[in-house]
Amino acid sequence: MMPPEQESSIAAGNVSPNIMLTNWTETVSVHAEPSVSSINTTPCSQDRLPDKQEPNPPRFSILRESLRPVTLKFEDVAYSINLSTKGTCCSNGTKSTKIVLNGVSGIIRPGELLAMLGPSGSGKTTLLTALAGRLPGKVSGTITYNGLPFSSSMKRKTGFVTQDDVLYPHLTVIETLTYAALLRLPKKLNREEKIEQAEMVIKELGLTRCRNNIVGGPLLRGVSGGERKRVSIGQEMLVNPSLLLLDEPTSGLDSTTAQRIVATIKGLARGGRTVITTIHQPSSRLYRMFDKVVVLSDGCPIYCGQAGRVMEYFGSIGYEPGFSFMNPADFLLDLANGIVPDKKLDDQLDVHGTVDHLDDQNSTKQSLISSYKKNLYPALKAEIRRNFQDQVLSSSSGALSLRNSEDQWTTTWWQQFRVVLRRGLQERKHESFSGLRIFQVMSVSILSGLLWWHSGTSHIQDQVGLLFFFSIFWGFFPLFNAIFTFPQERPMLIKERSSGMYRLSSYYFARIAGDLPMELVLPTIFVTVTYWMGGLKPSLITFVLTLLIILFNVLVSQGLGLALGAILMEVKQATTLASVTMLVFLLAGGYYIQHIPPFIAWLKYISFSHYCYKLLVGVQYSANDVYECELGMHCRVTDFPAIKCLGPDNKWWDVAALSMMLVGYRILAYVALRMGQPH
Ligand SMILES: Nc1ncnc2c1ncn2[C@@H]1O[C@H](COP(=O)(O)OP(=O)(O)OP(=O)(O)O)[C@@H](O)[C@H]1O
Repeated sequence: MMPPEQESSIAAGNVSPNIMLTNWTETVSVHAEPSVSSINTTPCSQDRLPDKQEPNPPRFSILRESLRPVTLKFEDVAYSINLSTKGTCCSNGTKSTKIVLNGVSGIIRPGELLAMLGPSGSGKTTLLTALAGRLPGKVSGTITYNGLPFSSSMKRKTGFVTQDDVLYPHLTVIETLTYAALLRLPKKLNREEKIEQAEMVIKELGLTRCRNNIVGGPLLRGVSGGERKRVSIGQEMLVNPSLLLLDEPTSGLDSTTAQRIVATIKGLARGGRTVITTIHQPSSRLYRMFDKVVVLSDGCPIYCGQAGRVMEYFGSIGYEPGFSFMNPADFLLDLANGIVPDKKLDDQLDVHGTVDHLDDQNSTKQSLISSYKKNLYPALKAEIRRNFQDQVLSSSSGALSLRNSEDQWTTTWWQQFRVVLRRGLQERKHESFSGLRIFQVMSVSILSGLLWWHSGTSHIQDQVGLLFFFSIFWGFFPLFNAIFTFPQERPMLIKERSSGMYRLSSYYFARIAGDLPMELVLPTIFVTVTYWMGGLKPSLITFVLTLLIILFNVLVSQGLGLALGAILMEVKQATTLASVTMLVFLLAGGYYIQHIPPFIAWLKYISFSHYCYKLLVGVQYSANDVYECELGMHCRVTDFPAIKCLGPDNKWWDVAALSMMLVGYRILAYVALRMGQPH
């Protein structure tokens, strides 16, 4: 537990600048005060004795120079979205525009913690995303960072903690932070220094005791919600961001944990960072930690300024809190909802529990918005403009410019590839080589081995059926595995790309390479078992060629799965399309139906299963093989109907067609990812 004096110190907003940050920054010291035993000893669980016993944690100076103070200004920010409603039986679909943000302005300097308050749906997340330079579409108004627009250099100085923790569930806390450090820290640090940095963050965020616990997720029990949130914050802290934006970092947490999180981010601000957070319903203790607040009501600002002056301001325009010890945050939320605090909410609900005074509420909101425009906006605008001029001067002298000559990427392509591959293998080994998967493949291979037990040309119908089954099964299985790849990774991909973590191509190749072990090992087991049980011609060369063809087919179908997933980015749609595709391949493949009408006979040429089947038949039978077509009569295998309908036997054309698909589907997947993801 935190000592009472520390609790009160935090509650009073007297958080030491040294909290968590002694090792993080040397360049800026804002509101410096002597250090107290602080939240960097916050336990992972409640009792974190071992960390307290550690003498002085080593000073970590690697990123000392990377913190550059950022003054963020936004003026008249507006954003709207086009909504289209679906038509119903009685009305046609309509298109309308929803204004999400309207005329929001503010200024925040290094060392300050700004909180965005407002009811649900008031536009807090949208504003935060706009300030992080991540909002798609056109944002009107001006947003500047030290007087300059958002740039890729600024992107790397910005930490963004999303409301939902986007983390790999099977990785442990230390693995998560180490991989992030390896990916995000600059080239000039060696591997050991990067790992050391991850260890520092673990200590400073009080995660030591759960460092080896898996992070977990909705379906997998891992660390607690507060710990998971700290891991998310830690990922951003690794790069020592100058601008840190957090979306609801306390949602779903108990008040003590919430307080620790806010104290953490307050400490980060005091170390010279510019910190902005959205927050839903802060307690008065939390509220006192904020330096500035922006209050939004239906996307419009009703207050922007010092947190400690809200009561004074609203009092001056005729809105007093109902009672003297009211939590300022509750007061602000009531106002943002149009509820005048001296009226009890109960009075504003009718007997049915619905709001009776919607008009009153709307007029209160309008009055607050007008008061803001009249009383606060002119001074704010003047301050923004004044600072803008100062900043243009100082940035032209080079003092605050963020446009520096840093390389665009922190690590080389190859390093990124290796880290992402290792992380992917570690994360997916639980899924790829799970007992269930092994059981699935072993049972199907043993079953097919038994069904085709020592079948030879005397049972040509069965044997050709086995080859066709191979081509379909090893198309179907990898196709459906691959479909999930990008839709499932989408949140991670968006987050990591928009934080400049890696190049898309290194991620893409690492992701594909990460799937290969499972994609290639399982069919190898399958073909080996079937061969061993006598389902294939007893010739080693036939076995090897059969295996190679199956692996080729696996890679092609995996490519199609990746492309479908990347294009649609939605598992349900992609699996539906894949099912239809595989059904077409199954029917048009030439085994079940040999007299396909000419106008759809071309379908087989787009089917990888068709080429695979043809190649398998080609290596299984030679032109001289015969089978018993009628009692006592032998015919050439090439005249067997299911083989004859396959068409001219030119294996190199089949190999060329499969090769084109192998490359083409992967290019398609890459292009779809490139076009669909933020840069
Ligand atoms: N892409 C979108 N499509 C449809 N509506 C959107 C979109 N983006 C934002 N909105 C709408 O804009 C409004 C503001 O959303 P936003 O997420 O910024 O609110 P918020 O204040 O952060 O809410 P909460 O506190 O519940 O997270 C909401 O009404 C939301 O439904």
